[in-house]
Amino acid sequence: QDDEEASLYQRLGGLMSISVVVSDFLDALIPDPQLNENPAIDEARQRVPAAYLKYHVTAFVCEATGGPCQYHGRGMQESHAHLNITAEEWDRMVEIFVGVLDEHDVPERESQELLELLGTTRDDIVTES
Ligand code: HEM
Repeated sequence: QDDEEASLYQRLGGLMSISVVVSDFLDALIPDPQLNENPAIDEARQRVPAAYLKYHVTAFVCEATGGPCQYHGRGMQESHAHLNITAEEWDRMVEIFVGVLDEHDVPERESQELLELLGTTRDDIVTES
């Protein structure tokens, strides 16, 4: 229907695009030296398989953007509390995310909406000031 807005999920190109962007995002995030200065993050990234994180984050983004997936992982607070993530580490993560969106030529409007969505999880994830 012309008068029905396409969901963010649809405008991003669906699961095929989202899974690739998430995969590239985690490939850049996981080895990042600045984030791994935090010993709790470094411990977790060595213990938790990248494929597992890619699966869960893809399902999370798919559902949150209006796609057909159902996220069955743990809540954001529960899965990040032990990582002691600081505001600076959050900002570094956003910087990496924006870089990946740019690489994939995600349009301005869709990038903004994704960043807003990301922002809604910040209070649950950042625990150190
Ligand atoms: C600086 C920011 C972030 C860092 C360093 C980070 C790192 C991690 C790490 C290391 C884990 C595995 C934890 C463990 O099992 O011990 C994890 C889990 C997870 N993260 Fe993040 N994360 C960040 C932000 C985010 C954001 C913004 C989202 C989603 C919008 C997200 C989604 C997830 C999901 C879905 C899981 C899996 C939950 C589960 O195991 O059930 N993360 N993250």
